[in-house]
Amino acid sequence: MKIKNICCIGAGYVGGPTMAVVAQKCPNIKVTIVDINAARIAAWNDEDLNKLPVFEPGLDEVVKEARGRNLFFSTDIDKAIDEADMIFISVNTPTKTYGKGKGMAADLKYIELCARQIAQVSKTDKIVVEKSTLPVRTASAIKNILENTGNGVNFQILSNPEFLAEGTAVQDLLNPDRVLIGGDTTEAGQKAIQALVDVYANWVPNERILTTNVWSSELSKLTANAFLAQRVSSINAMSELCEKSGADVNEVSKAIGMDSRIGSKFLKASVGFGGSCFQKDILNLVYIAKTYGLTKVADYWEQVIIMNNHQKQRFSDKIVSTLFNTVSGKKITFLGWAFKKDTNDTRESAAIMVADNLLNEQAKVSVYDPKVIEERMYADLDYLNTRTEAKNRELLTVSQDPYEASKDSHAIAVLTEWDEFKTYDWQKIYDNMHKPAFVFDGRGILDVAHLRSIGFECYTIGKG
Ligand SMILES: NC(=O)C1=CN([C@@H]2O[C@H](COP(=O)(O)OP(=O)(O)OC[C@H]3O[C@@H](n4cnc5c(N)ncnc54)[C@H](O)[C@@H]3O)[C@@H](O)[C@H]2O)C=CC1
Ligand SMILES: O=C(O)[C@H]1O[C@H](OP(=O)(O)OP(=O)(O)OC[C@H]2O[C@@H](n3ccc(=O)[nH]c3=O)[C@H](O)[C@@H]2O)[C@H](O)[C@@H](O)[C@@H]1O
Repeated sequence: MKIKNICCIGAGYVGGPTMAVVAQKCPNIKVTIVDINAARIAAWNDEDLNKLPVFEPGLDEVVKEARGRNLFFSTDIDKAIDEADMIFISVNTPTKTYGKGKGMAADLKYIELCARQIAQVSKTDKIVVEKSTLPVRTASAIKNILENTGNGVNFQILSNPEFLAEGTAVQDLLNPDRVLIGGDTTEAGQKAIQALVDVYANWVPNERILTTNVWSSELSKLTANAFLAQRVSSINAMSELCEKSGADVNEVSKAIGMDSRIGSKFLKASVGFGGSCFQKDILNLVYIAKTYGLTKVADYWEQVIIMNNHQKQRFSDKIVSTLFNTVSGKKITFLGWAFKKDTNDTRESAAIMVADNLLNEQAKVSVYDPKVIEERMYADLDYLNTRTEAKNRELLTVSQDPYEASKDSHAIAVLTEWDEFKTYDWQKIYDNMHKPAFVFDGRGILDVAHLRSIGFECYTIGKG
């Protein structure tokens, strides 16, 4: 079966870039990305490519090439479903905030709505692809809905989790370590798998396209994120020990990373991992383990989150204790709000918790981030419900310029590893600050020797 028409439900950080690359690499397939969020779709259709709702290096070029040719963004979900022979579900699957599994389980209401809409609209056979990250065995729930509410149409369900990382999404999509496709072991299931393999084979070498059963595919996605996050928590745990013992976490990372069994990636100590997925997916894994009665397995993975929260907390504690145990009324400048560099995404960013802690101590926080807009920062803080919205706006200010943001402040805290922070005129920043002037480098990116020579007092995560 040759796929001619793809619909993707969900025009977010995954659906947008992923399908833009599919469209770029498969000019003979019509790709339509749909979303209920009309503003988001309008932004994807904006003539001005700087206004795309997702900032990713290189994405504007991909969209420019394919949009209007075989890539379309629309709010007409029914039409796109009706016309498609393959439908990707790429909607959000956040942690549940209510009811059973609150704070742990994945909220599957958006997934279910998609399944019901597909069932209702479809008049011809479809392959439905889970692109969202889902708990293991979700495919059976989707199948159940499709088969019991549909009009006698045949559906095949595949799992095709996405492994892109934000900030490098386009590169990751163009050159993936692997593409994972899980499907039924039946003949029809195998045909569906092959149809999706053929789509990717337009640009991904065959040996990197891995096919498995559905459950292995679903669980592999959660496992991959759990392992990656575990590495960050492991090195962050060591960073605290380094600070106490006089070791340097960068030297430790290098020393262990040269062991080919360990490998060098994902060993950068930080103020704590953020992003929409690591925490949510591990909590989901913990919840799944608990529902199977596997409490030791659940406890093991939960430690990764506990360590991460500790790392964020101890960073803000360090700021307070260093500033003579009080930050009340003091201006503290944040460089960075995004959860990592090269993205405008702030979901679960360490900056949010660190800011919240400092505001609780009555600090005045001033933030500069090259890509995150002011409204987003306030929305992140308001969501915590720690204080009134008016108070958040009074205590936290946002600046478009790093020098203005740091003027008259007592301390600078680096929360995101944006490259431009390394290129600043740090003498100028120092001259305009209160003394002693402190720098807290939560990302280990600044040249501490240079900063000290200017007169800064410096703290870097993981350095004794
Ligand atoms: N953000 C990332 O880097 C990665 C995310 N994932 C997974 O991909 C999934 C999507 O994540 P993001 O793209 O980051 O989320 P997102 O929140 O950026 O985008 C999801 C979109 O789905 C839309 N949507 C929700 N329900 C809908 C419905 N019934 N009909 C039409 N549109 C609907 C929302 O309006 C939103 O625009 C999640 O399961 C996530 O775990 C997987 C790999 C990487
Ligand atoms: O499922 C997902 O959403 C995605 O989650 C992560 O991607 P992402 O969260 O976009 O970004 P990462 O590069 O993994 O960084 C996550 C967080 O860990 C932090 N990190 C990462 C690596 C490291 O060595 N140290 C460290 O603190 C980053 O600063 C960031 O806050 C995974 O890397 C992707 O494979 C996966 O598809």
